[in-house]
Amino acid sequence: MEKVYRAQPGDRPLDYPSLDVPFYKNATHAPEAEAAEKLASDPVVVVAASHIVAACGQLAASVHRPFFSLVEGAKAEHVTACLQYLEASNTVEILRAAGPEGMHVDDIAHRIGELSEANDASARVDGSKLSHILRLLATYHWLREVRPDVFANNRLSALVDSGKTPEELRAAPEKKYDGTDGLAAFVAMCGDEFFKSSAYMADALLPWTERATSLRKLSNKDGAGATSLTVREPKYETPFSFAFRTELGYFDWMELPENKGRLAEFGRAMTGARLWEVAENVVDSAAFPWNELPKDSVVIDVGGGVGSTSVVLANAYPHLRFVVEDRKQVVDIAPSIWGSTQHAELLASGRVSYLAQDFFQPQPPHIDIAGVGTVSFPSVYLVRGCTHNWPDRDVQRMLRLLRDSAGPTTKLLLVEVILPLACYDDTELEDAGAAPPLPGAERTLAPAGSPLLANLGKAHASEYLLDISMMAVLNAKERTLRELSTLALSAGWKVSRVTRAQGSLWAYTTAEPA
Ligand SMILES: C[S@@+](CC[C@H](N)C(=O)[O-])C[C@H]1O[C@@H](n2cnc3c(N)ncnc32)[C@H](O)[C@@H]1O
Repeated sequence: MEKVYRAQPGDRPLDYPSLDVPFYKNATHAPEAEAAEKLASDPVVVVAASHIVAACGQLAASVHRPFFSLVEGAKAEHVTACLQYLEASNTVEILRAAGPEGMHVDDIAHRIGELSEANDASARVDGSKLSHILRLLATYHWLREVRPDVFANNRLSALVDSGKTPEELRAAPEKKYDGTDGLAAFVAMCGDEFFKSSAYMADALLPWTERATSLRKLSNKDGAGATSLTVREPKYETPFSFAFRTELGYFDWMELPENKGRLAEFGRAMTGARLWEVAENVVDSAAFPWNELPKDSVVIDVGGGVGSTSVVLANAYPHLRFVVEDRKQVVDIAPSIWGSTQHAELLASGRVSYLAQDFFQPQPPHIDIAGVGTVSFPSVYLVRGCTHNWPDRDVQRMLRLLRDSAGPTTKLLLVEVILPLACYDDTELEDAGAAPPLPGAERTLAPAGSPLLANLGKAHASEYLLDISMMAVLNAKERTLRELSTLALSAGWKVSRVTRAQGSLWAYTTAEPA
């Protein structure tokens, strides 16, 4: 990292951004601060950083007194809860306005009450409690305690900043997430649906245990308002349904009128989730040899949302045609998302078009492409971010329907996290249809001869956390390469190649008709 930073031209050597200094996304920064932040995404820096994080995590686990590690793990929920509080109370925006000197907890508490919608006695915040919440966060480097009971933002808390001023938040609290990068909404969503669902994981997955049984009885009484034990026991199939006392799936539940705010927040939070893997990475010809596809080849972007991936690809590869398929309510509004200027030529020429198509229904028998004519099957089915949020049986159905309408040369490109094992992977995938060695499949992410965990442990913890979120809320999962290959094979697709973007667990997995 030092080599990369020192190699930059300029009078003074650049330094890696300091943890103590907030980098607000919508602020104007000194050119050096801008350059230093940008360099943090340099591939060499990213790889070095992941080795450092993996090593620090492993060292902490090695030398910390095991009982303290146990308490930290068993009580980790408090970090989530305090982060949720930090966001919900608008403390980050209040501290941004206070500047680097920070603000005393009593003043922060007063400001929180002032910004509240209620703005009456019910919105009074107890500064003596607030100081403890902020101190836990400061202990985890989420803030700084600059003097006793005086707190200031740092590089991490600045991530949760909505960019709105306290005055804007007071005037229009419902607009907090509008026009933001979605990270504040992401924290709000994680602290609510995901956090609460996770709390019920053991109860939902081990339903015969005494605690789970007694909980179901309690929730039966509460939920149905009945006291008789003859009332039907509710069918809670996921930790989420247990937590929210609903038999609806997550997305159906979100459509309830009382969840209007949550649904809007979800949309914003998904913008934040973009930081896991930007759509632009798909352009790399190492991810998929787009440049080798013949002119006017058709790519179907299955569950393509508003077409964020297709427009990036269409701009990079003008010889290709893209059809974005999604639910009717999404494709109906998709073109308007881009306004009248963004990607206007792509949409007007039909190089990118939209089709309302349920991915659990058969594909249309042929595709009409403006200026090209009727095509019986596409060159590529691109499926990005659409398998990790469905259980195996649904993904199998989705991929089988694509296989049924694929031609002999059609490729399937799955863009999803592929979870490495936490040990050296010495398995082969022949039984999952892939002849060894599968191009691009790695056995470890750790540098040769290093004692680090094969998946770089803490460096990639965020994707393993996402995996359990999928399980808790949607009965779904992030998959290992073996799981994804086996699932694809069960739907008639044979995995032939896999690549990763550097420093990311997102993978580009190509499969061909088996
Ligand atoms: C996580 S998003 C991924 C969007 C896009 N592929 C991307 O990478 O940004 C999942 C997409 O699946 C779509 N979807 C959900 N159920 C669907 C269905 N039954 N048929 C078609 N699309 C569906 C959603 O509307 C959403 O756009």
